[in-house]
Amino acid sequence: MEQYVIKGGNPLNGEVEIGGAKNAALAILAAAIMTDETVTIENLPNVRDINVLLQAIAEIGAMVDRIDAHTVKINGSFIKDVTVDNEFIRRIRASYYLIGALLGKYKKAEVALPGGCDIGSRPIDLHIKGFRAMGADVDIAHGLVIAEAEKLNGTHIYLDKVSVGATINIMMAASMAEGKTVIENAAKEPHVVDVANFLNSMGANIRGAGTDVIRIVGVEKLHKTEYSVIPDQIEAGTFMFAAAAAGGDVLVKDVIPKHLEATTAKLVEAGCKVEEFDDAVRIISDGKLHHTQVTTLPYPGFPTDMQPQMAVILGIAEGTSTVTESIFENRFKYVDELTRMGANIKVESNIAIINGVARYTGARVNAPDLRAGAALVIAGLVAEGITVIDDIYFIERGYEEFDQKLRGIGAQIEKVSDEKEIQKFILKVS
Ligand SMILES: CC(=O)N[C@H]1[C@@H](OP(=O)(O)OP(=O)(O)OC[C@H]2O[C@@H](n3ccc(=O)[nH]c3=O)[C@H](O)[C@@H]2O)O[C@H](CO)[C@@H](O)[C@@H]1O
Ligand SMILES: C=C(OP(=O)(O)O)C(=O)O
Repeated sequence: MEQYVIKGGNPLNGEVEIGGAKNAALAILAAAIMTDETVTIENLPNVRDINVLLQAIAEIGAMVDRIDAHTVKINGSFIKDVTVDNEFIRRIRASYYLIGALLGKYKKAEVALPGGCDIGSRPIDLHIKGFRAMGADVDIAHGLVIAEAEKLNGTHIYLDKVSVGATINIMMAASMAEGKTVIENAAKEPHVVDVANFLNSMGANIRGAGTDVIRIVGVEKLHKTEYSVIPDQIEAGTFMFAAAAAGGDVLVKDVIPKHLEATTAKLVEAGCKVEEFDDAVRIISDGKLHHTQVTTLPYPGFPTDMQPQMAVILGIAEGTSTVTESIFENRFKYVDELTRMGANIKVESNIAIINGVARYTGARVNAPDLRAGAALVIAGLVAEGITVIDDIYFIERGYEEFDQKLRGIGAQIEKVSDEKEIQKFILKVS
């Protein structure tokens, strides 16, 4: 098992390049199997979830040709099996996109119930409601979602809750249904738009992605395309928050600043300076942060995937802040770990009440999930002394070369795999 070991206290300065969005790329990879022609996808993040999904796609027979770390060619014409199940696929969330993709193309899918971060109960009832409304029989048995239809019909679907996964999944299946599907109360996240753009580049007919109402006219066939995934707004936001907490001056490159507006707004409220360029944002912080209030909401609101990182910076801001989590009921699991580092946070229902402390102190902590793990890294970067973070495989689900990118802007962080290496790092930095 690997750990990150961090010596806190260095300001962050310099430039960091952001990769492709994990949550867009996962859906795009699944959608790529919907044509029998070869699809080329660029700007893939080289992270664990992507590799798990690519392996599952290869296992059902598709050609998966990894051109380099960030480019893949996929050809779905060789698929001979619509059953997707292995021990790794069960642990990721985005496996559910293979239901929409296979059902749309082959009218049949048997896919392991999805996993993902343990941040709440995470049902997929809205996905199932959508597939059923299109005429599919959907059953859950032996840990698999089994969906089948003689044909899929366009339909009108109202999502009771704004769901990124259900919006994208229904959009995929509807792309190859007969007739027109309307999704109301659709999610508007940038990755919903990116997946719609990708499907349209394969010949789908999707209008309205990025608004509350998406209209899809099904087509018989999709064709080859070459597509580049949008930048990862959550990776970008994480580096912005790291710079805010540690202090310094960091240019976060290869981003779409519009996607970062909610994050930027909160950083400015907390006392940082943020400059926007065409495809970069510069964050300047003296490390002296103010209290504020944050509520997570669907896009364009403040992203739930940035909530733990936000709480970490408010933990060392002057005064009392509140963070309200309105999407997932169990996304404060990092609070106990942060408390070990000196934070003063009380969680009441879905609200964290944060009394800012003067400093964090290094400790040995566990990454409870992906974003919480990244948030604990930020805490380690500003803490006095040494922080060791266990279970970093969660972090590696979604951040490519996190330690290397942080070192590039001045952090003292290393990935280690045993106690000896931890001691070696401590000797080196003391
Ligand atoms: C792989 C991926 O892209 N994961 C992202 C995706 O997760 P995911 O697709 O799981 O999140 P959703 O947007 O679907 O979930 C939003 C809310 O709707 C609820 N819900 C969802 C579906 C459903 O059928 N029934 C239901 O009740 C969920 O429990 C949650 O309370 O969007 C989340 C919200 O931006 C992000 O935190 C995750 O990083
Ligand atoms: C929660 C996340 O991922 P997943 O939905 O795959 O668990 C995330 O990306 O922050």
